[in-house]
Amino acid sequence: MRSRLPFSPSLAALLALVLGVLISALLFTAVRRLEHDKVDIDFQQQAKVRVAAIQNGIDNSINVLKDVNQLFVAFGTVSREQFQSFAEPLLASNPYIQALNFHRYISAQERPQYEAAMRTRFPGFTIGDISNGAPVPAPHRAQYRVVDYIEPMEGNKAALGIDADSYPFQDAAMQKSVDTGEPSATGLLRLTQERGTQKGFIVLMPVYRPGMPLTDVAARRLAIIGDTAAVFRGGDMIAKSLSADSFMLVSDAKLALNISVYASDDTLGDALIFHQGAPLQLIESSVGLPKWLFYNQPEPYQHLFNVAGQPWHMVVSTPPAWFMNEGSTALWAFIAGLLFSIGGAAYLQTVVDRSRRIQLLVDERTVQLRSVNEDLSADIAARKRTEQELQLRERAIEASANSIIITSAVAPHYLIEYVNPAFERITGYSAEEAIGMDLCFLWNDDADQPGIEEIRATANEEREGHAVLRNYRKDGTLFWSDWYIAPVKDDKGVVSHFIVVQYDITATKRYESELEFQTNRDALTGLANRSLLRDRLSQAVSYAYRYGHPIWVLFVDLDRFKFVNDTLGHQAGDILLTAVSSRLQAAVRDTDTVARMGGDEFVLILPERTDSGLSTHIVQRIMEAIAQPLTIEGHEFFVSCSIGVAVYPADGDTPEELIKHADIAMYRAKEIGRNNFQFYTPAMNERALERLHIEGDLRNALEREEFTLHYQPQVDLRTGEIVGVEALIRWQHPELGMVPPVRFIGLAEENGLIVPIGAWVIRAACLQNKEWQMAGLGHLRMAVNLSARQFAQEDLVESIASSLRAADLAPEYLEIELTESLVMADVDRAIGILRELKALGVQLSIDDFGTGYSSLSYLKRFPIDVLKIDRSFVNDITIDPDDAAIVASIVSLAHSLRLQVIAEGVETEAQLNYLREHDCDQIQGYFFSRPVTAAALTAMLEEGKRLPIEILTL
Ligand SMILES: Nc1nc2c(ncn2[C@@H]2O[C@@H]3COP(=O)(O)O[C@H]4[C@@H](O)[C@H](n5cnc6c(=O)[nH]c(N)nc65)O[C@@H]4COP(=O)(O)O[C@H]3[C@H]2O)c(=O)[nH]1
Repeated sequence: MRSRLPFSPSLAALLALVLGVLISALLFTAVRRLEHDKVDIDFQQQAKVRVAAIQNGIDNSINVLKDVNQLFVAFGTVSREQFQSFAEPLLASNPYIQALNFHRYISAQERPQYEAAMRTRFPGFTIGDISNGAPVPAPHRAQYRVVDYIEPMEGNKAALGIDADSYPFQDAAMQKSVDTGEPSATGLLRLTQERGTQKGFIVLMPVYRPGMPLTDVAARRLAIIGDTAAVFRGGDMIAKSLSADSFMLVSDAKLALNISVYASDDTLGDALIFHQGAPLQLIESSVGLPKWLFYNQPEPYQHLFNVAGQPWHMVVSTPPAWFMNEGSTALWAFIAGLLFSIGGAAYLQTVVDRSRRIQLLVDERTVQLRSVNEDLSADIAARKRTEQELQLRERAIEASANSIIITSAVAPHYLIEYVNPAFERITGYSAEEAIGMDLCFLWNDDADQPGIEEIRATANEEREGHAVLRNYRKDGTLFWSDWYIAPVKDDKGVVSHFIVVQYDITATKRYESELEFQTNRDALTGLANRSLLRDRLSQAVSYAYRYGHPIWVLFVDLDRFKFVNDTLGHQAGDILLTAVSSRLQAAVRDTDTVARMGGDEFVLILPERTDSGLSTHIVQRIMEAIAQPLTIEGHEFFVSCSIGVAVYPADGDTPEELIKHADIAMYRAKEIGRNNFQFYTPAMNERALERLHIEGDLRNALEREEFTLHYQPQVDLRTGEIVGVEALIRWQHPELGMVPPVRFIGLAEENGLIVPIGAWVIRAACLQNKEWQMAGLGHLRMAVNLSARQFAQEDLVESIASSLRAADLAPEYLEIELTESLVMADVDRAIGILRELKALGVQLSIDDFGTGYSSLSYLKRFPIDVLKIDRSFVNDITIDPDDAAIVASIVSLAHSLRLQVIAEGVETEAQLNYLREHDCDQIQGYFFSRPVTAAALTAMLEEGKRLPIEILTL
């Protein structure tokens, strides 16, 4: 809605109004000035007319006087009648003259005669004076200037016979006139004939005796006989002068003039001779405005003029008149200007209002336009955005790595209308080939997929759906894809199309199966891992429980696997494990489970068979399969295994329990000698528990000083004497009694306690050896076992050196025994440590030598002194020709390397003999002595125990 403007005067209108008022005022002023100037000019003109009239009257009068005087000059003697007849017409034409006189000088002598003569005409005549304005007989004086003739007589008769000199001013005027010969006026005086209040004056002109010279003042004074005079009643004379001019009368009608005439050069009241009109009234200007603005009053006209030698002053003024009296032109001009200004301002206001309204309208329209423009811009931007979004979506669809299909929503075929480049890339079908096809073409003949039903249902029900499908490329190869199908609605909400996004999940499927494999399978052998084993065993237990069948769980651990692994490296170990796995699988049925627990441990689940029951033959067969010779990197190995068997339900009814019990049984099998099997018995469990118990106590054993050392002598086969001892640790357990090292060394290795325990052994062995030396029992070589953990110890050399220092034992009496597998694990590092030890001065020996044949080649690199042939070889040298050959070749090789050879575990004389025959240097074993306490060995040394000489000489 258009807003209505509130009235607010515009600046332009206000300015116009103010300007208009100012111009009107100026106009008024100008007109007033003109009016006033006109009045002034009129006034001046009229004033001048009056001055001229008065001047004219006076001039005329003086001329009349001069004419009368000329009469006397011309005739010399003028009779009264002549005078009368001459004056009469003159007076008629100059009414402003009161009288024309002839004054005659009469001496005192002539007076009586004169008076007498005059009385003839004028009875009672006497020369008189004016006293207090009234005639009185003149006193005697030498000369009289008597008013002799006077015309007209009427009205003036009172002055006849008066001595003119008795009038004031007469003397001076007369004297001046006599001296100059010119008319001379008196000052104002009261005329004798005056009956009113008017003042009069007299103009005198001398009459000289005819014929007398008048060349200078003296001559003139001598020639004087009288004078002619014109008598004026001042007011009448001026009034008549003024009224004689007709023009003046016309002008009078316009202006009221105040006329004052002064017989003086100033304007004193005494000199006022004539006044007409109101007294002079000058108005003051008000509020700083000039008075002429509102009043017509020209400045009074002043005129100074000369009347027969007397200065006269005339002032003409006019009373102030309100300007409207003269006319309203200025006012009308002002009003017209004002009206014009108001009109102009109003017009301007209207124009301004209009332009404001227009501006307002323009602003409103601009705002509307802007808003429309913004809407339009927003609309365009939105369209552009939509367009860009559409383009983006199109490009996104085109660029999508996933296959996208758009099909028609028309059943039953839902023909393809669009496929993106990814579809072409993935399927091998071009867009031209795919468009117009039924979606089914991607499934080939593989229509028996649950996902296809879901896709069909999705399309029929026009809803979103998802399915995993097997698809086939143009070349027939399979690929898996995840289908997401969604209906696309048109503007009316009707489903017009379907969009199908296919995620190629072939790789994911592959990963899944790989993951599944990794999760459940052993990476090396492909056998079931622990987790799958547990599942399978659970299933087997459930099944067995349901049908009342037993299950055998076999825990298989390879003997000497560590040796292979450590000597030949992990790769060889892996080959061995893979081979064993295959053999295990081959040894059982497909339905049986073979799992790898890690390392060289395997678990087999053997459910009862339907055709035949479970028997130890199966276990035997497994062991035989494993025991088959195996060639790795050109070396033939004989691998054996130890097997523990747990039976469901007798030995447990959970997978964990069964595996644990099989494991315990396997330990037992190992304990009683490798390469056999044991069935689990509850007693085994107790032993296992005992191991746990031992492990707990082992932590405190060192502190509690429960360890002790036993010493087994080493005997020289040439001399039969004890040349060294091997320190073997024993644990005096407070409850279990003497615990052999096989029961705790392994545990100490596992938990790291072997390091402080080993250090204690070295220290104690050194001290003991020193003690024997000090006791004079010979300088024996003290052999000490070093575990793998100790060997890995950073400060091993320093630790041994400190033990030697502590015992003050020469280093050559200490022998460090290292196992073959220990030094072979990292040959280079081992060589470094061995060299350091060698530098220390201790003896070095390789224990258990022979369990890894291939290590022979390294021997020459090791700075060792002694080789100890493993008991297992010695054990069978008399019955196994292979072992005998091995031992013989070890001795030979060692000697070729300048090493001494000690055979361990010599129990029989036959063994001894064989060794002696094959140049073995020393033996150690039960044949000569079991490991014994320090005291026992001391006694042995003291008594000089040795091999019987006959044995040595046989
Ligand atoms: N059947 C039979 N056995 C014989 C015969 N002669 C000696 N033996 C036994 O063979 C073992 C020799 O020690 P080993 O091979 O180093 O084998 C040792 C060694 O590896 C380890 N061991 C013992 N004491 C220590 C020790 O202080 N430190 C470390 N690291 N290991 C030790 O424990 C293993 C077993 O020690 P022991 O039970 O004392 O068993 C000893 C000894 O009693 C024999 O004629 N017949």
